[in-house]
Amino acid sequence: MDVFKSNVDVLSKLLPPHLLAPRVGIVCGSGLSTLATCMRGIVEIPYNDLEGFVHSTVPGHKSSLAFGLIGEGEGVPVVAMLGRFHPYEGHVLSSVVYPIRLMAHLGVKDIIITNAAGSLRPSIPVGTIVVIQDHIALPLLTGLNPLLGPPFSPKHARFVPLSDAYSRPLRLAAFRAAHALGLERDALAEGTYTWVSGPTYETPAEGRFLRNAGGDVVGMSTVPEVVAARDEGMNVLVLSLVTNLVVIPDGYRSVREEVEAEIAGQSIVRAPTPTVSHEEVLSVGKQKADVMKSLVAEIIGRLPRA
Ligand SMILES: O=P(O)(O)O[C@@H]1C[C@H](O)[C@@H](CO)O1
Ligand SMILES: Nc1nc2[nH]cnc2c(=O)[nH]1
Repeated sequence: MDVFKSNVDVLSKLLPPHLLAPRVGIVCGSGLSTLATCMRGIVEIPYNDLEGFVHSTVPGHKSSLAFGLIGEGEGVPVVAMLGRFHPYEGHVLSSVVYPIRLMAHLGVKDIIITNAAGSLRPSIPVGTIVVIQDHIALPLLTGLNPLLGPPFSPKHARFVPLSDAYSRPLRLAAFRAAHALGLERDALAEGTYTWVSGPTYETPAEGRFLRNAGGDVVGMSTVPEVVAARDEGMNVLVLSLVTNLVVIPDGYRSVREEVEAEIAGQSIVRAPTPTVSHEEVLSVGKQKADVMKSLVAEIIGRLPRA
């Protein structure tokens, strides 16, 4: 299609032939751009040099595509997005998913999408890598869907099922890879990703709502990419790194009680409600980058070679 032609021309000039047709795609989440260092013979191309690419404005996201090889022998050609686009940055959904469509056009069959996420459950602590098996996407259900409008091309479907969006073979590969690497059982969990638009983090009531709805982790990205990848027929694996616990106290602290205690001459000392910050998110990303990197490399090394 025309929307890819100028980028294919640019890439053909900059990449050696063996990297021009990547088989696997990676999307690096917040603080996880170093994932791509598991590739060898890397060629990095800034988004500025590519048409249709916007700029990532979020700290912890670079703005380039990296091409390289992973695995023994000839290796598997891989393309990684070092930095993604979020709707909350003001980008339209067609821009958010354009790189995924370009990956499909170049030949990517399997895509590993990573993100930083908040945990909705104390049983999924900070540092856990959650293999996503399903999602709940309020924005998709209420009209923020990258497939709104005419199908991307006459070859694309009008209606796209998502009941099997998260590839079972790739999820199995993730757990097999973790075992092969000797990771502890608790290092990985399985769960449902809830997508919110952000950029606000959840209120306690929203956290409870998402947990009660069946969510395990919550984040501000990934789902539009999953939808586009499924529209393109790719096999999708999503790995969420838990960077913080979503603040969900059991109930609201009663300020009436506090005032009544004050009047009765008693004092109640209460700790302030904790808050989440992007710095915290990035710092956990940094601490866990090596484990994520080994896991992604091991999964890709285990994929059947075409
Ligand atoms: O791009 P991801 O989903 O990894 O980044 C998460 C969601 C927000 O962009 C940011 C919030 O700290 O981290
Ligand atoms: N919505 C949301 N996104 C996140 N990304 C990383 N942590 C969080 C979180 O707590 N909430």
